[in-house]
Amino acid sequence: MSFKVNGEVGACGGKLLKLSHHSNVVNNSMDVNVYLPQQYYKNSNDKPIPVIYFLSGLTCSPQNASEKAFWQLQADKYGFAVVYPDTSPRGDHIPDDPEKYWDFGVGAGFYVNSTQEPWKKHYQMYDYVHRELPAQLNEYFNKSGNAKVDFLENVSITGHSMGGFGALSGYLQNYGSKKYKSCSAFAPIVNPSKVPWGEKGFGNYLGNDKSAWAQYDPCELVKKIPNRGADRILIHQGSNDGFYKVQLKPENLVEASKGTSWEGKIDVHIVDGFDHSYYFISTFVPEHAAFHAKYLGLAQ
Ligand SMILES: N[C@@H](CCC(=O)N[C@@H](CSC=O)C(=O)NCC(=O)O)C(=O)O
Repeated sequence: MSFKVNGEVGACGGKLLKLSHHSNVVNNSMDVNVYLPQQYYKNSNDKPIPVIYFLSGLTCSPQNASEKAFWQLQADKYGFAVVYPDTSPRGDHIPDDPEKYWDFGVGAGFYVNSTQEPWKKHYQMYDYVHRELPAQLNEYFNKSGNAKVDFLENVSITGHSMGGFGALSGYLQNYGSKKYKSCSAFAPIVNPSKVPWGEKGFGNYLGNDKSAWAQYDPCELVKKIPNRGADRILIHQGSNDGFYKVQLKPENLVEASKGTSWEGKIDVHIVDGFDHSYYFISTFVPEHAAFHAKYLGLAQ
């Protein structure tokens, strides 16, 4: 599998690579950005560099978070790489929201595998971000056989809004196989089955059978998947976020966890005065980086 390098930008002590590649699961070319920290270029690591996957929100391309979340400083501090996947396939041939609204279709793949026409040929974003992309990155970057970046095993996941949903859902669905060491989220959609963005996305991509929705909904997943004992999930939510009360509802996840092995292990911080933007995300990225660094063996 091969990646095309469309750009290589010096950032902090490392480099942001702007890549594209062919995805077999979404049947399309996909853009993805990868930040390789200073440790990669200094060859100073005896172990492969761990990876944090950042899943972006509605309307985003890989550029939004690369430019505005400021993960790079943290990546250099601890020594992890950051992967920024796209939020959907793109192109004139990709079916889009008939209403041409930004909360569904192109830029809004919701990180699920669609089962419905006309979406299912291309909107297979669950398999793309959790399976195919890591495997292709691993093959491409480690082809010499001497693995320098660990895209497959020592990895964590986070995301914003729709991407926060994608991170929580992917983490919990893969919890049994220990795919991700840790999960955090910024203003995530935690209960997509019960909010307008999720109802529209899931209804179109997954159809009307709500049991298909439940397999992705973090509020359903926490009831089914037992916590191993000490794992915690970190969430920040701005109090001035216009989407907080209608679309995001982080309290629903805390409520759903009550009486389960996740009770008391989902830390939702409502932070005063912050909105839904990348000003909010970038403020709390250092806290999320420190959280993941512990799970990835990069900090005490
Ligand atoms: N373009 C829309 C606003 C859409 C929006 O706020 N998108 C958020 C994610 S929302 C949940 O998934 C986002 O991250 N936007 C990109 C950015 O760089 O801020 C509008 O016009 O209102």
